[in-house]
Amino acid sequence: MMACMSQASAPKRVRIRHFQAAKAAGERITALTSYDAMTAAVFDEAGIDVLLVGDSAATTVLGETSTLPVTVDELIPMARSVARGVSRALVVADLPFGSYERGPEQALDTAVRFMKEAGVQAVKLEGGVRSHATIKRIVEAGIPVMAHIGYTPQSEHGLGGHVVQGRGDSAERVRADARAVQDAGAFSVVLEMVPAVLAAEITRELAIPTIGIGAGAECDGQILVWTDAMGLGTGRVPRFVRKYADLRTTLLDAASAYRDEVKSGAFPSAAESFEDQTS
Ligand SMILES: Nc1nc(=O)c2c([nH]1)NC[C@@H]1CN(c3ccc(C(=O)N[C@@H](CCC(=O)O)C(=O)O)cc3)CN21
Ligand SMILES: CC(C)C(=O)C(=O)O
Ligand SMILES: [Mg+2]
Repeated sequence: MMACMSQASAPKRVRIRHFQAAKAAGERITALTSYDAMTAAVFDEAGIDVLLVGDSAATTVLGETSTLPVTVDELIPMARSVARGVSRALVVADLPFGSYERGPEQALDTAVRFMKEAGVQAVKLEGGVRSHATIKRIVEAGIPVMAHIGYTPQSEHGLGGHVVQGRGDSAERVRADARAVQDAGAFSVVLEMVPAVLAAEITRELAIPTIGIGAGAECDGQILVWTDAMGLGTGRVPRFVRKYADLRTTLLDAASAYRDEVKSGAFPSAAESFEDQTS
């Protein structure tokens, strides 16, 4: 978002007003997921604008097969780690499945927990028209909300799998969801797995920035799950992912080398050991 801005106007901390400014200036917003202080510090230094503590932690960190099992109590310590790890990026926490669907009051309680206990700057939740009152309630309490429409992974079973949303006649539904979250006061909206042409139209139609994942090149920003983008996944990655590194191979080679050197006695050397007397 700020790479092509002058140093003077580049923000010390990314804030939601910078999102509107970035959209107005046509500057792309960059986002990655993060689940710990180590990666958060690296992505922050790289100038990534937004770090999302996604409920994708379920599949990436916790080894589950979907996002459904992760709980608020599991996600809060990760979100706190990410918030501690950054000095510039805006940290957003996903509200996990089951922690907001009962209604605006349950959702606000959960959002407040993330603000108080994790120290994030915003929360994200899934759903458009169906989440309108919930988004409105949280925003009215002074908590910025990032919306998430199109393919919403917490509804995987209701949607019948990882299916592109908004093809053909269902485009109007996604458009209505986009208008609903903007009207409810969301400061930005994730568009997941929608046709590129539809995502471009929604991006032009909305005043708030769109952050795409599998939604083509014309969104106002892009987000990826960091372990997918950097090759630390185990299984298949979705086709919208581009691989920017092969960390799995890097780590495998390093762990194998360490193992071999311990087995052979090459590690540790004298320099990596202590003498009896200090000199
Ligand atoms: N590691 C990870 N990356 C993600 O992008 C991600 C998660 N986890 N968890 C939450 C959701 C689930 N998402 C997914 C998961 C799988 C596909 C997938 O397999 N897509 C197929 C097409 C659909 C199909 O044939 O099943 C593809 O080839 O892209 C897509 C999105 C996106 N989100
Ligand atoms: C993929 C992004 C948008 C997400 O919701 C997550 O990582 O949980
Ligand atoms: Mg999520």
